[in-house]
Amino acid sequence: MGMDRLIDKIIEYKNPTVAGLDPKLAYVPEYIRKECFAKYSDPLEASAEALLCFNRALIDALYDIVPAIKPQAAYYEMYGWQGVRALTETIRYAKEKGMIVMTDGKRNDIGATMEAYATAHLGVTATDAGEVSAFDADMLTVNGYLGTDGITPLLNVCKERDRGIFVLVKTSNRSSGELQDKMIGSKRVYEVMGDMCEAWGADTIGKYGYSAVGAVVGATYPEQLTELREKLPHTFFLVPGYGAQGGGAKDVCGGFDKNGIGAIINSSRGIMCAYQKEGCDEADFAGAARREAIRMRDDIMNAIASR
Ligand SMILES: O=C(O)c1cc(=O)[nH]c(=O)n1[C@@H]1O[C@H](COP(=O)(O)O)[C@@H](O)[C@H]1O
Repeated sequence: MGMDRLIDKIIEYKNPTVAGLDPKLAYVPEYIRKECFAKYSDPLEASAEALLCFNRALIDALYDIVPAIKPQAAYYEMYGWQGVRALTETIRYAKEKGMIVMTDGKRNDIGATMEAYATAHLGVTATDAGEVSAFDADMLTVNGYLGTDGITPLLNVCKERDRGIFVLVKTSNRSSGELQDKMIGSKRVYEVMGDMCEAWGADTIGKYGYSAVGAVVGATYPEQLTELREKLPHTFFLVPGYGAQGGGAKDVCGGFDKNGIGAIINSSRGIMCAYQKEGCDEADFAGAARREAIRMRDDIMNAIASR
């Protein structure tokens, strides 16, 4: 219930981080791309195969130290149905390795359509030959802007299948304040959305005190992260913006509660492209990702310990 499965894994690995798998062809080492383009004549199929090889190697290098992956759907949709197949295979592979999968889809729609999104990503789809899971992720990022109608269908699936969601509350991007920092009465829009997360999650609270309804709060806004941690005691945070967007370990500390839980920090390009930054042989891309994941884990754990 709630975020328990994710938090169990974070505690087991002593690692509150998630590896974002947002693969672009340009991030995939050339030798993999060459092999895939020699094998498949359809450029989308060749690209999708390259992404999948890249992802599988990254998962192999990370699954015993990093609790979760966060594939961003856009990077797969960009390669058409073949890309979506690569997403499906990536999810399956990570789950086989025991990782928690947080699909980043930022989905939102009205009731019936949101039910379809919930079914697709977290639930089981009814077919004439019985129910089957389509993507089968553990968690999904969503936009709560359409209100309760858009969230209720997700809550039903979360309760039935022990899944979770992360609602956008204070996003990491530069212009997030244009709307999210506006006042509604005496509160900021992001505070109102945070309060809604607390209310939506109220009857899904798990053993660590966190509900199945988490919130996305960017590492690039450390003050708001600290403020929201205090105001939203039952809402677990997904914190993107570490690394490539400039967020550091000190910035994310405020997202953790007094027990050192309450948040998971994402890095996508920082981990996927570690080999480019390190300047090592591209054949060692997975090794470089692992070294960066360990560095990031230690960086954050040390910062939490010395608060
Ligand atoms: O929901 C998200 O994950 C998200 C929310 C947000 O406020 N900012 C943000 O960067 N993200 C996602 O987090 C990832 C960040 O990637 P890097 O900047 O490469 O680490 C991307 O997949 C973004 O889409």
